Amino acid sequence: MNVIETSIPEVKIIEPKVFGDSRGCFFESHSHKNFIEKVCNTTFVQDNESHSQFGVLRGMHYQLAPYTQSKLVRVVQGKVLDVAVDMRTGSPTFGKYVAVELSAENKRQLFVPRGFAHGFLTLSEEATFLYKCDAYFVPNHEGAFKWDDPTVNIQWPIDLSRVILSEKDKTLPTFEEAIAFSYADSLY
Ligand SMILES: Cc1cn([C@H]2C[C@H](O)[C@@H](COP(=O)(O)OP(=O)(O)O[C@H]3O[C@@H](C)C(=O)[C@@H](O)[C@H]3O)O2)c(=O)[nH]c1=O
Repeated sequence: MNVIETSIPEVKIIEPKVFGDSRGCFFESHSHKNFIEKVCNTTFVQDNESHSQFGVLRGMHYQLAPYTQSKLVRVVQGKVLDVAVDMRTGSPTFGKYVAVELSAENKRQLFVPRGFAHGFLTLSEEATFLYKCDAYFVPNHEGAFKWDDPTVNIQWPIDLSRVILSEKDKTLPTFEEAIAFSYADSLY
């Protein structure tokens, strides 16, 4: 696998080595050994899957301390713009974000460390999104801020009137409010 650096050093793009032949292709979608050697020394304990239609935006989410999570995310059908936002107060990249197109075609994965909020926008007619987490989901310990927060100012690439949100994601706080609520120093 190939690890590609991003503008935020702890956020990494992972490209698997793909073996193509007359039948199709094969690749290791995850190797714990390679991952801990080349990306981050952590162990994933939960796998999640979501399906979305064009325009569905899920975000910007994280889990509160002491249940913070790193995530390894990918797309197996369709295409999304995936975004990780640095919420680590004191970090040189605090408030900055990385946005990467992930698709079934490019087979790229994004590593979203603890201390980051995560979200994605579906760019294809449908998308199937898979992700690993290194801590279990704990209900009522979810943190989030609004996808169109003006401070973070994520450049989403579609007409914003077409964005489809969950009821929960329609009424989220701003980035600044989320930082204040979330005891951000203990997010990572
Ligand atoms: C995230 C999660 C949700 N659920 C339940 C809670 C709820 O009833 C239902 C749908 O949850 P949500 O609306 O929060 O799903 P969704 O909006 O897809 O939330 C996800 O968004 C992306 C961007 C992330 O980064 C994830 O960590 C997660 O926050 O599934 C679990 O049982 N386990 C889980 O790990």
